[in-house]
Amino acid sequence: MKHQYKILAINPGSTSTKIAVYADETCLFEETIRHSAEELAPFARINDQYEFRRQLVEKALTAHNVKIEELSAVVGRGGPLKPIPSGTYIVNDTMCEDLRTGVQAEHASNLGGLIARGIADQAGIPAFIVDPVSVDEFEPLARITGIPEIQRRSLFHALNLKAVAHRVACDLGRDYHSLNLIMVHLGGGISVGIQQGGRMIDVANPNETGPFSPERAGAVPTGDLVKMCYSGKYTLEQMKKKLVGSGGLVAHLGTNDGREIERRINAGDKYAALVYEAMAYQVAKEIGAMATVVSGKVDAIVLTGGLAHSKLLTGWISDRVRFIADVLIYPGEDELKALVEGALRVLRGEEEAKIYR
Ligand SMILES: Nc1ncnc2c1ncn2[C@@H]1O[C@H](COP(=O)(O)OP(=O)(O)O)[C@@H](O)[C@H]1O
Ligand SMILES: CCCC(=O)OP(=O)(O)O
Repeated sequence: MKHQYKILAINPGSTSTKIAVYADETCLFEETIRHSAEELAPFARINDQYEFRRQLVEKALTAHNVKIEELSAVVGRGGPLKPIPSGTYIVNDTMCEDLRTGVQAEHASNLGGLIARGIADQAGIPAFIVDPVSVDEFEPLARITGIPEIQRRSLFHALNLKAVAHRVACDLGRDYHSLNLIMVHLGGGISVGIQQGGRMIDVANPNETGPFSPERAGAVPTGDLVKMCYSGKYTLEQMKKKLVGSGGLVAHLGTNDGREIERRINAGDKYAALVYEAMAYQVAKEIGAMATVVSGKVDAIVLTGGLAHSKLLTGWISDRVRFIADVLIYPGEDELKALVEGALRVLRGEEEAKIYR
């Protein structure tokens, strides 16, 4: 009989900590532990929430009758670490230090690796992270901009896009490393990237460029942006919020919810229809740009993330890009499952765990 692995996966977000325990690919339970603003208020820094969240995770394990000693490994979502290649990484001391200090940014996901290590150490089992947002597999060509002091950066929805790319390879019966895939995560932020031979060699960072999205501005005309910055009307924090958090659909329509926007469109709201289609138009244009990176040799265009549930949006995008390659739709995202799959690849010896330096 095949060996069975029991894995705890932890995905901390700004207002919740999602956890799941899997026996191989089977989910034994999944739970979202919510944290109210009052609960989090006493913590000055995200890192200060470590003990509070770890205890809640352990309490949830006890409530589901799972003992830490039964686990084979613990896997957490990795935060914005240093730029690193895709893969499953052992949470070592160097990584813990960078997660604690927030080497690229402070983000709740930095707690994922720390809590995983804290729990794993109690049972002497490995702690992993899988494909953090700072996965960087860019070719040198992709980094250059017209301002030498500014480089294009690889930040994207790596966990979901890499997991979905593995599923696509499996569904197509192809070797993962043999495919050229345009990968698109349609969520609160939108990542559009080109994966060649298993490496995401170029990607539009959802926080800085590419299409606008439910909560983010995407690429905007730089001259007007600079004028706005120096207009004296906005603080640095306000400008940052316009780009990430309050940009895109939120700025135009006051909501980040695709379903709400489709209700308005169905009720005859013409402006909502124009803005929603403009988002699809910009996604399609970015897909076209990514096709040029591999001289048009694209095996498939893959749409995933919450907004890939929308037939309206995926229809608009597909109409414009299916001349490039078949469009495959994998709606939603399942980051807990993606974490478990990454840990399983290492535990089963299909992939070697990487060391963060
Ligand atoms: N059936 C649906 N139709 C249209 N939009 C949807 C649907 N389901 C989810 N969404 C939208 O997907 C977005 C969230 O996607 P998700 O991948 O969960 O985001 P994130 O990357 O931020 O975790 C939201 O705009 C949500 O309204
Ligand atoms: C920074 C790239 C990944 C990203 O935007 O993640 P979230 O949508 O979860 O903030």
